Amino acid sequence: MAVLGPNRYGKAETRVVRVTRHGDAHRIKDLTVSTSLSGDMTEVHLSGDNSAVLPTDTQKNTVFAFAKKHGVGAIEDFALLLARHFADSQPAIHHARVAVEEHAWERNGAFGHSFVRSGREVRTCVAHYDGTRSWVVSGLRDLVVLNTTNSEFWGFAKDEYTTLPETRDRVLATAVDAAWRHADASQGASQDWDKAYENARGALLAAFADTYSLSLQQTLYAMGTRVLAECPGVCEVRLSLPNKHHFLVDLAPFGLDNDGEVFFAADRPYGLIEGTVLREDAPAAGPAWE
Ligand SMILES: O=c1[nH]c(=O)c2[nH]c(=O)[nH]c2[nH]1
Repeated sequence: MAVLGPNRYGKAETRVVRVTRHGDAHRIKDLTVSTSLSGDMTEVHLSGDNSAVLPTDTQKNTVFAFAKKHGVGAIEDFALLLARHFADSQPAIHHARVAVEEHAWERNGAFGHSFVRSGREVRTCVAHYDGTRSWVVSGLRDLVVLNTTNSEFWGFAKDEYTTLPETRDRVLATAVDAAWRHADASQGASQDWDKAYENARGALLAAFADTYSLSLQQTLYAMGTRVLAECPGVCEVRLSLPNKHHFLVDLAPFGLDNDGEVFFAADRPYGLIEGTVLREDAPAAGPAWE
């Protein structure tokens, strides 16, 4: 006998660009929004009764309508607004999850209307709302960083398949994928999300740069710890760090030495170092990471 397990449904990756016009000085917010709702959804799965289902098409339309009506400030505020709307306005919806990614643009010269897609990372957030409480995880991905020295890797376990030479000086590079959980979003407190974002981003970058690294694992822990130290509202940090290997090229066949000057930047395979750093007294995560 089968039973219906956990389920949710929504519209994934609605692409919305909101232009705000102040005379000739325009502003743009470029987002990818994914909504996901859950609640009394047994009948739609078991008998095809759609009466509890707010169509995913409506969810997409709501994203566009809210961008117009409310504007788009910090992505966390936009995500919470949508999540609260869905769970508060539909009796059958008991939980809403809204994930937002923000793609950065910069001004193209002095023109108020012209933009160039920025090489910056993608800013992310996921908000949950269950009709009473809210949870917010903020983050970023594709923050690509590289240190040309101050990185070693030696003293590792070895077996009959180990060929990796020990190194006392290597390039360390990664594309940071980080997410941090806010402790107090459950109270629904309004926050300066943009300031919190810049603090966390700055902490990640500073720790990557100024940690003398004996492994990417050690750097990961330093980065997570730094975010907790600099961001009092954050209680947990999750990091996923691909080790973007840079191999010194052997130039001896060409009669050339290579004193840390020419590297082969391999794209795969790559080491993948992942970990969580959290406060000892971090409140329970609830659905925050789902
Ligand atoms: O910082 C590193 N951590 C590892 O676990 C590892 N493994 C490896 O081959 N190179 C590295 N570098």
